[in-house]
Amino acid sequence: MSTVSLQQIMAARFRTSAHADSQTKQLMEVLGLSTKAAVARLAIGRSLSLGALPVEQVDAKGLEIPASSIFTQEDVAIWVGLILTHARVFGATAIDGMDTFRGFLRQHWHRGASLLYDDWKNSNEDFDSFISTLVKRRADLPDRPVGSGAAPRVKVEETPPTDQSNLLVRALAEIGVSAEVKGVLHGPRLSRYRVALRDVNQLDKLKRGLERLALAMSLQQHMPTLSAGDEARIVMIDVPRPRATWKSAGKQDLLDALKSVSPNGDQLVVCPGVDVIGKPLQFDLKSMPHLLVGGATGQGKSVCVHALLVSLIAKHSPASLRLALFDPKQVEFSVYANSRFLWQDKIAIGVPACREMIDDLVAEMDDRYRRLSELGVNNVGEAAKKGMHVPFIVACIDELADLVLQDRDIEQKIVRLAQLARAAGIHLILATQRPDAKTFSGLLRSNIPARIALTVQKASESQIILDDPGAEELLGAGDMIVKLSGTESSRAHGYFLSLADVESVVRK
Ligand SMILES: Nc1ncnc2c1ncn2[C@@H]1O[C@H](COP(=O)(O)OP(=O)(O)OP(=O)(O)O)[C@@H](O)[C@H]1O
Repeated sequence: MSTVSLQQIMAARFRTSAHADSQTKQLMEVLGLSTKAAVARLAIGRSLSLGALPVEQVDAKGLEIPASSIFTQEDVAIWVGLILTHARVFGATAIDGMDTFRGFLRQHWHRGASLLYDDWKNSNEDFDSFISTLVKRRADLPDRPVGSGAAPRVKVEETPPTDQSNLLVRALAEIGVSAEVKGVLHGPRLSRYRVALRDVNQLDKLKRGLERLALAMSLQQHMPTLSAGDEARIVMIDVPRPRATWKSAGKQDLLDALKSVSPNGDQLVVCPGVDVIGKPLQFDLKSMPHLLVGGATGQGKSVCVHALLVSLIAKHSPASLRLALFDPKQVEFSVYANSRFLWQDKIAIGVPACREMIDDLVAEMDDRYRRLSELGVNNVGEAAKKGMHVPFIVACIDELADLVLQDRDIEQKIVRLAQLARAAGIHLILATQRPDAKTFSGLLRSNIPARIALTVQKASESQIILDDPGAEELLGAGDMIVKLSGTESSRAHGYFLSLADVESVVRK
């Protein structure tokens, strides 16, 4: 840190992530604080009391605030000392300049805001109990001696889920539905109650009353969902639980889910997550044949895309699969740099490079079509029987909007790929954080039948992604609705992969 002085830090401005920015604003209101900086100090302090920062990408899309409102001349040296010491004890990289300092501060703010927000939720949004949680918490100070071994993982305390059957029955009675709970199954984020209705004629009342049911159960803005049961008069009610009780499926769960899939097969099996009761969800991208992943910023789209790509890499070799990665925002795919799976051995970074790679992909498709017709076959599967072996190409575009809004010509080429590329063994995964008719036009929509929606802000955005509302009521953090052609849509929770997890599979 020798190259940066306290004066430079005080003259700088800092940003947190978009996600932490919105949590900071909410915490400001809750705590009656007048500046974001006051929450930032609490959040950074909260994070500094814990061990290693998670290896995750934290964007810098929050609003910028000056250092002079976070720190004062009197305490800046203490804060900087704490941040440097934390980085020295737990950081994988050293703080060697202003950029890395900014990165560490951003990550502490991001993690701390999220933990404070969880504290608020776990205090049932009650001001007094929230404050007493903050006051009473014993700092979980790092117990690792300076300079020893690998960074410890942050211990996430999981609260076991509680059975809310009695509350549910009372809440049902309040909306005029008389019922009995026959069983409960706690999934990763929701608890599934098997409920017997005394009178089937009350089903419509229950369907109409879900919002009031949420209110009666104090679920805040999160809605329970209803599905058909396995017997007469039985319905399933999935009730969202507080975040402290969630269990995330991770890399090992993803790899376990893929165990039944044969390697280098004639399939492109991808696993986005687990369903409401924790069962792995998987599908063959080859038969979809293209997929859109949409959701508001910070809701888990990138993590989801990584899970899809990791699924593919785990079951293929570079001889059977190549990834054409398009990164117009220049941030998302660096972990795949130098991977043997890259199509053309590079990632297309920035709009001009993406434009060029789209052209190359269209040329590759046309070339494959020419070779198919020479062999007198219709697709690469049949061609393989006649000795023409080509790898699948999965083209993944990180931010569709950044490409199509820049250049309508690119959109036409993507549409052409979506219409024709399947037979040539080329499949698309398109991601967008701006689900609207301008970026995901009717023509493109009709050719991208598989959809994954992460949390969005408005029902109209859910409608664009899924052709249905619902994604506006998801829980964030990788919560998703998966809609595949010809099947009912299903709720799932994404695998939570760190960049280190992704890297360990990519480097195989
Ligand atoms: N499956 C998951 N389980 C738990 N938390 C998750 C999961 N997926 C994402 N998150 C949380 O949400 C944060 C944002 O995820 P991610 O970076 O994938 O969002 P994004 O939608 O791609 O954001 P952006 O559009 O800004 O790039 C992560 O840092 C993590 O804290």
